[in-house]
Amino acid sequence: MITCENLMKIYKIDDEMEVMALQGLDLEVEKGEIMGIIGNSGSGKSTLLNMLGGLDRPTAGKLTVDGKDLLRLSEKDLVKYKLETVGFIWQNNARNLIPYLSAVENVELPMLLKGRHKRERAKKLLEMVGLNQQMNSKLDKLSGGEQQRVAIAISLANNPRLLLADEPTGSVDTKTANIILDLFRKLNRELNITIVIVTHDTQLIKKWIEWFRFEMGRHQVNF
Ligand SMILES: Nc1ncnc2c1ncn2[C@@H]1O[C@H](COP(=O)(O)OP(=O)(O)OP(=O)(O)O)[C@@H](O)[C@H]1O
Repeated sequence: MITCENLMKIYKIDDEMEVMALQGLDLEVEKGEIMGIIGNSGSGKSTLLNMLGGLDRPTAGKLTVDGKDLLRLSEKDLVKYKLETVGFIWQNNARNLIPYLSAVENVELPMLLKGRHKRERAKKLLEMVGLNQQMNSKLDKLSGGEQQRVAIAISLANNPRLLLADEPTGSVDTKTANIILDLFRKLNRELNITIVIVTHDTQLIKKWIEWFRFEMGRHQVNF
């Protein structure tokens, strides 16, 4: 699904200053795999996700995702790629949701913008993330973990083949973090979505190790 070879990202701050955020990264992620990337603050995790999601371009190297060469895609094709291939989940998604709309209206919104009325699909996605009871609740009445699950439902709206999660459990308690992780595993299994999660959360890492022990034969979980 993903091949990075000697991937580099240099941010130019001004005429004299630049930051080398990715320094020749090699990475392979198979289709249907869950890849966990762990690293210190400032080690380039978010930069990598931004490259994988087509939000920013690498400076040099090779990056192909789902057969597409992301260094060479035209701007138009990059927009298409972002809409059709990837879904994003951030640490604090609540700020991207609309507090005075219900959960189901929030999930429906991105699909309406594409000119398709998709209330039924929005409901199905909320069922999938376990929010059957909260569909009609206003966003600001939901807990942080439930809001995060609404964001995950939205990220699935366009049937992405790749889900990119940047510290997805960073702003929730351990119990909610476990629910969110179990949800990722369910999405991976049932929809065969490839998932890349970046974190420095040690609880999350412990959970990955549990998965690894139980599912060694089925999934490849990388550390
Ligand atoms: N838009 C930018 N312009 C300039 N420098 C940047 C930019 N984005 C990131 N950087 C720098 O690139 C390096 C990697 O940052 P990045 O955010 O990818 O790290 P990270 O591993 O995700 O960190 P954290 O865990 O703290 O979120 C850092 O030194 C950061 O200051």
